[in-house]
Amino acid sequence: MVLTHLTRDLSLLERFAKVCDPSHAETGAEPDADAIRDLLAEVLTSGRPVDTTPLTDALFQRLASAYVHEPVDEEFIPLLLDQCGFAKLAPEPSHPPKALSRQRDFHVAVIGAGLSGICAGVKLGEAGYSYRIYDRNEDVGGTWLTNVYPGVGVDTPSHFYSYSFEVNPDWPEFYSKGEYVLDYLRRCADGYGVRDHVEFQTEVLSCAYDDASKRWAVTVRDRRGQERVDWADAVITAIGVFQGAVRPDIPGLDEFAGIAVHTAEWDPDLDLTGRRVAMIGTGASSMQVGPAIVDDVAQLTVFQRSPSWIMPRRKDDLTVSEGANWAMRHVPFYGEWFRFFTYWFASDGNFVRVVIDPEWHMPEVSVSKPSEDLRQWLLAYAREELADRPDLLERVIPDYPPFGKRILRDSNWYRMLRQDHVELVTDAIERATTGGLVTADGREVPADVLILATGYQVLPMLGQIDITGRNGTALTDVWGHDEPRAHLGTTVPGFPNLFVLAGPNSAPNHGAGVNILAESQIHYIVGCLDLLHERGARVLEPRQDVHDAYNERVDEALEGRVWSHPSVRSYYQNSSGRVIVSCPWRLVDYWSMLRVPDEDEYILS
Ligand SMILES: Cc1cc2nc3c(=O)[nH]c(=O)nc-3n(C[C@H](O)[C@H](O)[C@H](O)COP(=O)(O)OP(=O)(O)OC[C@H]3O[C@@H](n4cnc5c(N)ncnc54)[C@H](O)[C@@H]3O)c2cc1C
Repeated sequence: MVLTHLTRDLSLLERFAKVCDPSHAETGAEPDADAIRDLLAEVLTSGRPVDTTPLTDALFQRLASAYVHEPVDEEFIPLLLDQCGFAKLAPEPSHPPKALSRQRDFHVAVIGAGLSGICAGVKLGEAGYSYRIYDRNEDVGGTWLTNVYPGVGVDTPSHFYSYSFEVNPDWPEFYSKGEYVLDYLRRCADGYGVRDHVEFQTEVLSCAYDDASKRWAVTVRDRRGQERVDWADAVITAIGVFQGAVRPDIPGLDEFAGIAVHTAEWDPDLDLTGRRVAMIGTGASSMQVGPAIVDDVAQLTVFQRSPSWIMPRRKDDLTVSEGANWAMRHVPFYGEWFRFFTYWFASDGNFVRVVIDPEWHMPEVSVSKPSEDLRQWLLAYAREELADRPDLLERVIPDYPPFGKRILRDSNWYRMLRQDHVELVTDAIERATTGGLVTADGREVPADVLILATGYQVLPMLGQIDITGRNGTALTDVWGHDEPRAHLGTTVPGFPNLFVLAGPNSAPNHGAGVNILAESQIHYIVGCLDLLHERGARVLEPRQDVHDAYNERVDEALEGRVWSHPSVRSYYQNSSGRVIVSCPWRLVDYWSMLRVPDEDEYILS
């Protein structure tokens, strides 16, 4: 792709078609690969000028389709150019600063300095807005600062899970560990000057809209424990979806005499060597911790309530080779093209697997033919990995369709379960004792350490922050305990200039990562702020009828998605079972909705 991109010689696509054809993956298109390398080296070192002007949409589409060996439809092109890093190479920034001096007087409060809050800072700064970010932690990074359990890392491929405006050439693994994500976020916060805008160890307690001044009073408690009120013209909440550890409700847990640690509160000094460890939970964190500690511990007993679907490992070694890293750093567009490839196979291609086919003949286990094909593929992998352990196999197969809950990436989970000193227990835990756990059938499992891999609090979506809008209406009165609703997942009627990142029904649970969500929503928010300035207004809020109609569409679409399947209970749902986290549309649809705010949908004043 790079060679064709730089030379614009389309005959190369025909000549080297084999390298992109998956049917040649095994037999190898190595001779072609060598020839391409030689040609590219020639092009890059000959001293002749190469063509680095932006590709036309048509040319990009042609190259992209050749690369992934399937048609890339026209509707995806703007998203791909934006999200795969090509947009930053365009001469015009996406939001060129306009009327800078007026925007500087307009101050935005951002709550949270994780992946989303840093992105908000970068984009607000670029657009010329004044902003301050508050974070109760002592550093940037959010999730990736606080989660330090063994094996912590991404499930979304690293070469996509990053900002499109800062494509990272240095990922050590295709699914990198948390510390590298944190390093990357720190570098971005420093490189884009965001850190200077962050007030650390400062918790936002409340945000109250003042009708008279059309501003927000943001009450914070700073690092010295002092409360004060800061004023802002707009508030962006970037507090993430996960709001802290959920501890299991096990009678007697407090009496356990050993160490009980939640994965979200891990002590890096905890030494598990030779210990008997009981781990509760088999979700995303457990699946990372277990294989990371299994070789150190004397005994590992895993308590499972419900199993997860597991995506096969593509290969044992997922380290990025030195050569590939060199190419990412030095070869123009290599990183961008690789990001495109990574995104393509981890995003909307999955959507067909979450859509319920009402005619499907085996709705208890899958939701459509593509869903069943996926289920069979995942089953085949489990059978292969556990061929000699039918006892385990029958207990690790979920009874809900794939994608009902997050599909987890295999970091050697099945291989871990097969080990002699590992036991999978599916009986319910009845209570804890000073020395371990007792199951419902009265069996006592002794343990020195309990690992609580029991997940995170997702609700209420705006955490503990007390938010009041126009006329003193509390957000909790509108949303109740767990009924969050927003227009396009970000704006709420009655709460002018309040923007919720990762808000209701906006998570892309069929693919890609939170990074695309954050970037898309922030792009939209900056568009809203620009609209205010263009119209000489101070605040905007969505029309109630527009908000309601949007939410009706959300509900209608969700009825046809796997997350609403009767067999699924997940953190995507609220206490009444309504899906409140997942976005019911393809990424390309949601991304497109967020490109330009529609003035008719808002009340400006
Ligand atoms: C172990 C783990 C693995 C994950 N892997 C993936 C993955 O592979 N792909 C993916 O897409 N997502 C993944 N996620 C989800 C992940 O949380 C998001 O991708 C992303 O990091 C969220 O960033 P954020 O900035 O929105 O929220 P967070 O990272 O949660 O940051 C929120 C910040 O807000 C601050 N804050 C909250 N309330 C207040 C307050 N009242 N006052 C001041 N500060 C406040 C917090 O201190 C925190 O720093 C994973 C999550 C976990 C826990």
